[in-house]
Order: sequence, then structure tokens, then C-alpha cells
Amino acid sequence: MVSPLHSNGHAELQRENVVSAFGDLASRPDLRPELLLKLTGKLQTTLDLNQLLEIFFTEMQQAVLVDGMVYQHAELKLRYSIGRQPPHSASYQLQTQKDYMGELVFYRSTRFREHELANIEGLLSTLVFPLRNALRYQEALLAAYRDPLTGAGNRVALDQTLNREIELTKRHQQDLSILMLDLDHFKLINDLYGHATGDEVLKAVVDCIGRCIRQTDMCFRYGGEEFLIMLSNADGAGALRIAERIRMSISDLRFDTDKGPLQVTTSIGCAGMTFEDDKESLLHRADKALYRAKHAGRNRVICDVDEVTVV
Ligand SMILES: Nc1nc2c(ncn2[C@@H]2O[C@H](COP(=O)(O)OP(=O)(O)OP(=O)(O)O)[C@@H](O)[C@H]2O)c(=O)[nH]1
Repeated sequence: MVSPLHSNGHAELQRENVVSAFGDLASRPDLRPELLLKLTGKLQTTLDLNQLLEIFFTEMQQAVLVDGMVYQHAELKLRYSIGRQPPHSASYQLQTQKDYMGELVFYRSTRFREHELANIEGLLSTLVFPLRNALRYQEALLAAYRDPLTGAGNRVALDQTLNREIELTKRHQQDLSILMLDLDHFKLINDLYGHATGDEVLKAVVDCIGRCIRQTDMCFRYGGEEFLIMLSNADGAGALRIAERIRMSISDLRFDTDKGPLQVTTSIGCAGMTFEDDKESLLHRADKALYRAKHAGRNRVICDVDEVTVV
């Protein structure tokens, strides 16, 4: 039965700007029961969101030919795209009575007919519960790898990601740099402004780092007020530029507290990977550079390679 799907989907001809409400569609799904059975069976074989959507996209072609499909869940920051995105589209908000499960948009170079849209809805009804399970699994995975206060990756995530990234970097002979960032005199901030303000600062710093780096770069909470930023495909000069951008953006943050305005500064150690490096040696060099930045007076970036200092 289709009941769990509350779709306020609509078919949209982007160029002609015609929108027809899905609810107005007169057609009923015309799907072979064996197709639905097969699709249901296949969708039950995985909890991996990308795999699930790929299975759905591949199998749906037997009922409705579609050129491309995009799945998005803004709140969970999830996006999956497959195929092309020609001008005609049909989009569906997916939700059960309790859970919002994101939006699916189907693309095609020719317009969707009403009976095809009805078939898409019929197919979507088989996706709802497997998708909900995959999203719950995804959330559990994210929680296991995320620092709950700041949303940055945690140490478990760092260990796994950095090992994998070092391996890939060596295999493809690319660049990889890391930044070790530590807030200056953070103990004093806690002592003078309170722990809650300290927490707000940590969250704002991670948001600020996120705005300074590319989507493919990653930020991890390494310790209390220490963060590690992994910059894929960045050589020493590039990493230094990004580190400086981060340092300046953080020093531009303003916090209004009951005890008056507050600004924070950071010290950053920067290390570029060499072919001999493993995780420990790379972390060690970034840490040493950070140590030097602290001892040189804080609020600065120091690169391990050639003692480049940016103040
Ligand atoms: N508010 C808050 N404080 C934290 C958290 N984790 C660690 N801290 C505090 O961070 C402070 C770190 O202090 P220190 O290691 O002495 O370093 P610092 O005061 O930043 O001095 P420098 O690093 O030398 O500039 C300690 O007071 C910790 O209690 C947290 O999650 N929230």
C-alpha cells in the first residue's frame, strides 16, 4: 500500500513554468506486481544510502525511463546525484507521518506524462521505509564520528580519515597538508567568561573554519580547544594561505557576553605530507609547528617545512 507516502510532489516543466499539483493527477499507477516485489526485495539488501538510491534509480527504469535523479536532505546535509539533469523535472517531498525524509527530483529531456508520474509515486511507496532505515543508519554513523558540541569530526573519524587520505595521496601522488589549530589562552576565556561562553566560542570557531575551507576539506576536534584541519590537494603554500585565512577570520569573530565583548585568537601549525610520512609523523610535525607558533607569541601560523612564519 502507498499510504505512508505523503507526497506533495509536483511535476514541473522548468522552461514553460507550468506546475501541476501531484494530487490532481487522475492516473493510477500501472506497475507489474512482480516488478514491485523485485524492487522491494532489492531495496531491503542495503542500509547504505547511496547504494539504496542507486538501486532505486536503476530498477525504476523498467517502469519509467528517467535521465537523472537528485536526492537531498538539507537538515542532514545529504546530497546524492545520478545521471543527467535535463530541463523537465518531477519533485517529491518524502515523509512518513513522523519523519521528513528529504526530497527526490527526477529529470528527463521529455516531459513526464500523468500516468508516468503516477507510476513514480507507486515506485516511491516501496522506497519510503528502506529510505527511513538508511537515514537512521546514516544518522547513527554520523553521531558515532562527530563531536557532539561542535559538530566537527571526532578522534575516531580523524584516525580513519587521515589514514585513508594518506594512502590515497601516496597512491595518486597528490598533495596533502594538515593544520593543527589551538585557541589562545582558552583557559582564561573559560575562567573569565564562563564555561558556557567557552562552549559558544568553540562552536563558532568550527563554523568559521567550515566557511574558510572547501567542502572536500575536513575539520576534526583533536582535543579540548585543539582542532585538526585536513586539506586534500593542498601544497605547503596553499595550506599556509588557508591557515592564514582561518586565523584572520577567527580573530574577526565578535562575541557579546554579559561581561562585555570578547575576541579570540588562534595559533596554527601547518605540515605538508612527504612520501615518507605516516599519520604519526605528519601529526607530529604539525604539532611541533603549533608549539613553535605558541612560543613565538601566539596568534600566528607557522609552517613546519621551512620555518615560514606568517604573523
Ligand atoms: N568551555 C570549554 N572548555 C574546554 C572544553 N574542552 C577543554 N576546555 C578547556 O580548554 C582549556 C585549555 O587550556 P590550556 O590547555 O591551559 O591552554 P590555553 O589556556 O588555551 O593556553 P595556550 O594554548 O597556551 O594558549 C582548559 O581550561 C579546558 O578546561 C570544552 O569542551 N568546553
